[in-house]
Amino acid sequence: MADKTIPIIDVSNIDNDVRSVAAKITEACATWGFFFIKNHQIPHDLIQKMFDINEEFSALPLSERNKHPVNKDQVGFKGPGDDAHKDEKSAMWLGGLPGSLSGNPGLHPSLEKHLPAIDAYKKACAEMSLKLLRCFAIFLGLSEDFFASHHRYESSRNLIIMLHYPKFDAPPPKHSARISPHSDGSNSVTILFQSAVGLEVLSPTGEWVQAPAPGFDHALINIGDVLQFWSCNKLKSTLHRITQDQLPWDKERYSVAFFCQPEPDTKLNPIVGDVDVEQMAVEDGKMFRRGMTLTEYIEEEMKVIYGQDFYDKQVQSVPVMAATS
Ligand SMILES: O=C(O)CCC(=O)C(=O)O
Ligand SMILES: [Fe+2]
Repeated sequence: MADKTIPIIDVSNIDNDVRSVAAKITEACATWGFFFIKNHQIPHDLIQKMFDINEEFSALPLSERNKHPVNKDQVGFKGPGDDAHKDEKSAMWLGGLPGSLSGNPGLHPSLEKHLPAIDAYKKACAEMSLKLLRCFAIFLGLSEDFFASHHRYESSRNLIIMLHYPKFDAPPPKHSARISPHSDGSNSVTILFQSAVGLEVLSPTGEWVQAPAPGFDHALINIGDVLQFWSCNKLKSTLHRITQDQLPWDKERYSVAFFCQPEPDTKLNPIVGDVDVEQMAVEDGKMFRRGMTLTEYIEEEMKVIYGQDFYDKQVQSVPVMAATS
């Protein structure tokens, strides 16, 4: 496998021969932590709809989008420069249990009408993720259901983030990254679609490699910190970034990321051996403790991204409700 090319894996057999797909994915997980899948099962019209919603929402004035900031339910907006790194991107977070977004204070009212499409997209991505999680379990010698049983759809607070990298009329005063180098945190699997290139991935040999943006036929998959921890580093959570060189200030870009999260009360423990927890302090001081729940980890992660006082500042968030339909 070439060191400078993100692997592409055909998953068309995933339903009838999961073991053969697991065998193909194995190397990509242990080396890159990033790979494209083709013949994924996420319908193109749903992906397109998410990009349409992203564009429509991003066209609203910033002052309007700012009225519903991100909250601890992982729902709401963060504009350019609002995170700890001052990244030149905006992000609309659509987290929570299936069916729970309606009426959340973080949800801009213009998005209410799109909730059926957003929920359908979340479900399609979750189903694909669960199939990949089966492959990972097989790779690690666990029972096929090991991860899937901790990611039951109705009980998991999966997260979609609609990202917009706006173009500017003039160089922004603080010439920050579009997205600073990071690994994905509280999730097991990320599924990404992009409107244009810009993303770079740290290769197994330590070079930044541009990820192609091959369209909706290929989904870009990467592993999150949680799964790296769980798998004792056997599945890699890899750094990625978007610099001003890759995406200059006069170019815009959209992407839609789905973050498949374990169920909130899942206890995170190394499962196939052990890890040095101190050494697992991944980027930005994100820290695992043996036995901590996913909810506890997310709380720490949100403080790292949005500041120590993130939780204290929260007025009141709606209770997270299970899907009723
Ligand atoms: O927009 C992209 O291509 C990457 C987004 C990303 O890495 C993230 O949201 O964690
Ligand atoms: Fe990321």
